[in-house]
Amino acid sequence: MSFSAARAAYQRLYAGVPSSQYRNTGNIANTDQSASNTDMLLTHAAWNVKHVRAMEQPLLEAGRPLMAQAAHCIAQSAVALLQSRGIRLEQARIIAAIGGGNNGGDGLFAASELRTLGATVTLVCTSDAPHAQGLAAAQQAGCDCITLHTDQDIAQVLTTICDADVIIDALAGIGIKGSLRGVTGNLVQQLREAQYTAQHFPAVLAVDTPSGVGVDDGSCDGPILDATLTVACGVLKPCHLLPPAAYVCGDIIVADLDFDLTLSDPSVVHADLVAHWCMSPTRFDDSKYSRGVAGLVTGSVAYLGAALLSVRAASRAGVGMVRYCGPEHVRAMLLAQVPEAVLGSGTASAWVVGSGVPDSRHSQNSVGDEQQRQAIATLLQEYCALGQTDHEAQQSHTEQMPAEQLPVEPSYMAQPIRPMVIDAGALDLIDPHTQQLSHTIVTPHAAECARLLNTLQSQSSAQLTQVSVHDVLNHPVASALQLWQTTGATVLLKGAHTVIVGGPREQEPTIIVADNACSWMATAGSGDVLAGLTGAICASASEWIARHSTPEYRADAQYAVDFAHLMPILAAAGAHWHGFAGRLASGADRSHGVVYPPCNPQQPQPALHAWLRSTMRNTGKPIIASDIIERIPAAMQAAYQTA
Ligand SMILES: NC(=O)C1=CN([C@@H]2O[C@H](COP(=O)(O)OP(=O)(O)OC[C@H]3O[C@@H](n4cnc5c(N)ncnc54)[C@H](O)[C@@H]3O)[C@@H](O)[C@H]2O)[C@@H](O)CC1
Ligand SMILES: Nc1ncnc2c1ncn2[C@@H]1O[C@H](COP(=O)(O)OP(=O)(O)O)[C@@H](O)[C@H]1O
Repeated sequence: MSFSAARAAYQRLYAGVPSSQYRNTGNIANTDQSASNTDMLLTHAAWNVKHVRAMEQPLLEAGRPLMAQAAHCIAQSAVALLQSRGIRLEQARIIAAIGGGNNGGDGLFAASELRTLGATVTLVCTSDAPHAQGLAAAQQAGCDCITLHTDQDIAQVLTTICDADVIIDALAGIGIKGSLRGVTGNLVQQLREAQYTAQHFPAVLAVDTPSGVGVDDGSCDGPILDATLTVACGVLKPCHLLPPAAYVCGDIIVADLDFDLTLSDPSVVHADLVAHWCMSPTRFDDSKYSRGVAGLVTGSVAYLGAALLSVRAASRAGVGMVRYCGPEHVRAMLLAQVPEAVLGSGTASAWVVGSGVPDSRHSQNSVGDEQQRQAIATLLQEYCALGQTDHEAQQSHTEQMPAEQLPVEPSYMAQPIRPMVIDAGALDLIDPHTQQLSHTIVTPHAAECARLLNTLQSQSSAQLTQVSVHDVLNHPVASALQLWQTTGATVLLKGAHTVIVGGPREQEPTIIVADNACSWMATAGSGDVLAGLTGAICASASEWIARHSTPEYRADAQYAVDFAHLMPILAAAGAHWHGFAGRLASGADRSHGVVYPPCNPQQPQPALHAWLRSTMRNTGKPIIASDIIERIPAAMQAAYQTA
């Protein structure tokens, strides 16, 4: 990802204001510090395989015993895992499943250490030529060794493996090509069946990655064992953060091998690392306009609740004003519930469109609903006209709707850039031919993403293969990247882990994962809340930047590029605080994928087993979308305090 470019852009956009002028002095001053903080990066950023190899190289050339250090962390983690389950080392039965590469080497040295500490360790090798020194060390320590060649061999050891306390999965790591094949694939396939059906199945400790995951894209296309714990060697890889692979990593410990993290930008980052960048500070001399106005064209006669939810969420998220445009009937209801909302067309610092507006398939041809769709279509066209220098093009775009019916005052569409969140029923109004959406965030769930990709591609090119919901769920990053490429919009692909892809199309994409939601948040209206919240974050940021950047900078092409870099960060903040607010409302702990502080091979972590013991996590209580809204202020307050 263009992490450095995004950070530089953020700094330029937020530059130039003396800290004495705003109250929350933390956020800008701490940005560099928190981003360069090694532990924060080790637990919140991931690097592609080619970057990992480049980081390993200088250390290997300097003679650093990386494999021995990684193996020590793996062995210590296995000890902690056993302790957390109340199993004494001398009684522990460990299976080390060993492949033919260095990943197997890590597993063999870890097996050797565990055997020396007193555990019973059996090596199950799927290669005739496992790491030679590792094998020698493990056998010398007293590990038994079985090599598998055929399905019959697998059948003979299956019960022994399933009866063990821990399986160390060291079959393949970052050197994997495709999904698991041959005897390795068959072994994992059979173990996976047992993992899903047997009453007892061992805890699984994955070495570096659960064998079989797509390391760089987080795909899970073949057989893979669900890990209880994954020890990532050196740094996190994208598969540790990206769905669906992140769902099979269990909890994660990074074995800190002293990689130089400055050698390359991370490929994927966690939303926690960047969300606080765009917390616009409050100023003592703020007015309701300077804090940002969120404009919403949401809800419809058919889906009235979405208007209420999106407006209520936006008005809880720190803006100075919320403006609502929509059918008469909806406005009346809204006013009764949110008297703070201002009704009717006017100016806004950012727009949210489409939540609860029927798409073309569900539109009942009610006058109000059609008006909503037309207003959004016009707003989108206005946006595109922004990117054009030709005044006539701008004129022709606004001709479609009488000015008094436009939700936005046309003059206000001029610079500075105003971001827009395009949700639900507005997604099918996007026209990839005419629209430059680099300052918008589209927020599809998997089904909407598949539909949108199919529509946009059928309109634009020779692409013929239909994308299914299943395709998007299995390859969310690839799908989001495709949507970003096609539209130029920042893509916020909703799910248990929400994936954000964005940034200027000519550059490396910025890829961010927000994973702090809890599954109680999969509830009707939750997405409307997210849209309102994200729009409000955009409004505050946009107003702050507009007020603190010079007119010369705003007229500069660099400003538009910088803003495009900021869009995925704004989207990440929305998803991150949405998840946080939902978890506060539910009381749920993070269910899985907790990344623990890095494990330094020189100083093994005594507290690790205590953390692991907390696998009995609070699953929280059921919530409704309104509960998320109530906790938005608390989530934002916590974020301000820790920034
Ligand atoms: N270079 C080093 O000294 C370090 C290496 N480390 C470990 O080394 C690993 C990378 O090692 P390698 O590059 O040797 O690669 P791996 O060991 O990850 O993978 C290569 C092995 O997997 C098999 N394999 C590949 N694709 C397969 C498929 N689709 N189905 C079945 N088998 C398949 C290959 O035949 C080979 O045996 C890392 O993941 C990490 O565990 C870490 O310990 C850090 C230090
Ligand atoms: N299993 C899950 N765990 C956590 N969050 C989830 C899960 N499934 C969905 N979500 C979140 O819930 C929200 C649902 O949005 P959406 O499907 O648009 O709902 P609606 O249209 O009813 O408002 C999204 O923010 C999504 O990321």
